[in-house]
Amino acid sequence: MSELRPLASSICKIADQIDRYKQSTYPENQQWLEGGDKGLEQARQTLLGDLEAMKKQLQSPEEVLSDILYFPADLASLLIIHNINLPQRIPPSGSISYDELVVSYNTETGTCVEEDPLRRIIRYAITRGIFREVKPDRVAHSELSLLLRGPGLFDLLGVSLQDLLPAVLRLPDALNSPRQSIEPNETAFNLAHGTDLPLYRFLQQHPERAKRFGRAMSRGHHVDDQYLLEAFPWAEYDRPGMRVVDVGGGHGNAAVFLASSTKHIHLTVQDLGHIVAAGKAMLPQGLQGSVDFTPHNFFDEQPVKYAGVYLLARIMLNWSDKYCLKILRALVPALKVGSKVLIYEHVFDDKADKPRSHQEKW
Ligand SMILES: C[S@@+](CC[C@H](N)C(=O)[O-])C[C@H]1O[C@@H](n2cnc3c(N)ncnc32)[C@H](O)[C@@H]1O
Repeated sequence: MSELRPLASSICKIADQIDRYKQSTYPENQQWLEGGDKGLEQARQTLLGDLEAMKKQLQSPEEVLSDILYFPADLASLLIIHNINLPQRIPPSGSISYDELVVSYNTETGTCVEEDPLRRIIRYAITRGIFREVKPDRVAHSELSLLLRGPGLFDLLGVSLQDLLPAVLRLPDALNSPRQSIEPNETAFNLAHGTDLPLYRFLQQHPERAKRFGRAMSRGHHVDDQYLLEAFPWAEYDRPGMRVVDVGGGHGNAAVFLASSTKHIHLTVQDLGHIVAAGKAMLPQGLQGSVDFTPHNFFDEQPVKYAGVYLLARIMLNWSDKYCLKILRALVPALKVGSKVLIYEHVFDDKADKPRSHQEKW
């Protein structure tokens, strides 16, 4: 029996519900829905799940695999887009010809990139929704490419391509190494970047990369922070005098979000010195009274005693068990009865029995 029709009617029902919500709540030209109220978000996730299920029933196994296996083509066009900083070269509104693009790039960099391969690379990106061709020879921004024009997502692209991808390519070597090390300076990242320093110490030696990494992490996490808010009963802790320590809190992204979503909670963000300095400089006005920044190495004893909550958000993922234990042990002298240690991480189910939707994966 076909399972398409029940899926199709579920899709239509939810689509109607979302349309009604959009008409009543959203500005006319706003297409995206992410970040709406809880009911809408649930409907959106169900619809995305149904659409994935529908797609799976319609695609042949070969088609599914092709989608996955052609990733080098995506990667190639993203690499070029990043290398020549294409999003910045296209006006935010209006368009530019391929010819003008190439001339301005070559003049600025002293290179001799040719128009034809560049045009083909951009046209490939257009098939993925990045950029638009407005006339046969003129390119303009799409909704997606416009996002890459600002900081944050362009930084995330840079981190993915220049910091992480080289490490991913050396992962087989790291896995095949006879030493099978669990040390943070004997990883695929170290092989790829020719350094003996662990990732975060390496970044510390490369301040521009460290800043880019910080901006990329802040932008990449904004969706997750909503889950952080829902995953813990913050309301019960939202009382005068409540202190939350955000251990390894980066630029204070999660802390700023929590401080803006609660009334009384005071947050202390701890991280390496250069990171907290950057976070402090970025703290939005009006939150100075609720968020402070202190340098602290999380392998050293926790200096803030008897806080209500010690938050470890996306920290453990960087360390082997040996070091995760060290991080936890360093907290012990600071704990009082009732202190919570909140570990917030992306985790896989024990059972990977079926493909997951985006929300389920993260
Ligand atoms: C993946 S980021 C997570 C940042 C933040 N908690 C969040 O969720 O956005 C890991 C953080 O750990 C910090 N870190 C790495 N080693 C550290 C150490 N020894 N002591 C304190 N922070 C450290 C890094 O600087 C970085 O900000």
